[in-house]
Amino acid sequence: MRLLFTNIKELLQVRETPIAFVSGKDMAVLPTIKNAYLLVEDDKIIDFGKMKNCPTNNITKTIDATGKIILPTWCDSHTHIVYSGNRESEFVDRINGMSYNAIANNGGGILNSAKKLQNTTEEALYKQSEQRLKEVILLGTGAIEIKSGYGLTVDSELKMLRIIKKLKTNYPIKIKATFLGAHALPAIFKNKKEKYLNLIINEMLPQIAKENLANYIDVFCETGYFSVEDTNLILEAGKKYNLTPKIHVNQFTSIGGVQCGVKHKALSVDHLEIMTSEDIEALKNTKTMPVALPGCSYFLNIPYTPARQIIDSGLPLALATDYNPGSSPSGNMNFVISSACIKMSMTPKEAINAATINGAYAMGLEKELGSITIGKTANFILTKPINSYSVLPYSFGTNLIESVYIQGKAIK
Ligand SMILES: N=CN[C@@H](CCC(=O)O)C(=O)O
Ligand SMILES: [Zn+2]
Repeated sequence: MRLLFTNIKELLQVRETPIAFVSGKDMAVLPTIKNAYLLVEDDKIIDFGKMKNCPTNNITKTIDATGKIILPTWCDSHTHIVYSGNRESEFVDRINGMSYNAIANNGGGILNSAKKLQNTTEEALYKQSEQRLKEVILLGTGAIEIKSGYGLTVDSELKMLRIIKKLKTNYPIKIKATFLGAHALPAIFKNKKEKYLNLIINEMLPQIAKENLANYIDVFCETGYFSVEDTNLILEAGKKYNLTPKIHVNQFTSIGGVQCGVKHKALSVDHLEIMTSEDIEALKNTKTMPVALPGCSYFLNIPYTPARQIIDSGLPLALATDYNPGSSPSGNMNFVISSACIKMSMTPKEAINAATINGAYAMGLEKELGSITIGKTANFILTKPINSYSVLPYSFGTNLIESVYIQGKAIK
């Protein structure tokens, strides 16, 4: 099957030579071809270029994309979409003045979601999670990372990870699984943190490895959750099972989480709302991708990741949704790029780079996804007729996607 798109108003993120990620000033470079064609064979991109060189032979189907833009699907490298129910009552509590931390200290927050998840059957949880996955694919997401961390018992963490495994089998988008047993301390381990760390290290991890349920390991390294010392312990244990770290750091406080991630060669350090100059310095000349989650800053009314400082220091930056019930109940990457432009002063070019190739890198998928490159998987977004790609972040809240193609097939 050879599918040809013709008269594309602009084809974005074309990389003839594959790249791993873009950083610093290069984030402001978004290579495009105006009046372009794109040729797909089965699930792969096999050719693209200017319309004047458009192939005519051996084409199964042609789609005229006059007035429309094509770009790679979003790569959402940080989500928690396997969860049960919602936390809208906490949302109202926050509107009425309670803080996120006060809610968590009262048994709400992550522990509230853990209680709900523990009481939900695997089948029911799968259905809810599948619904969210379908929703984000229609919004243009073509690769996603999903974390555990709302189980917090051996059985429930395994339940979450088995659901992610099932989603991987049943859906055509690329999914990466992250084990986040150290998301919060369960109430029964209050004042017995070491016991919970032992449970993670000696019971959860071996079983997860045995069933091959995770690609990455995560810790919520934050004041009141897990210390740098705890994080070191867990990441060391994960290393024995070849689990690469991708960690939650600097959401509310800067306690050395970034440096800990760098020391353990984390693939990414995520959140980064509170960054010191030492934190930025620590990321220089490393392979660790900083990841910003503007949906969380928006929803919790906390500072936005200082994108300008990060990029202007020569570093790369990726953008992700953090889709979860407590701090970012939205998986809409289109809203994320809008927020990055509007609230973090990123340009549309920087935001698109951050949400495609850099997001792919933050999931170890930069060789398969994140750009229009020959040989890469044919996951792309076909927009409605629009004036320019800047309209994507500009028209926040408006869905400008006409179709989403995953492995060369239209989903929408
Ligand atoms: N910060 C830690 N974990 C999630 C939110 C957890 C929750 O409130 O349920 C996050 O990335 O924001
Ligand atoms: Zn998160």
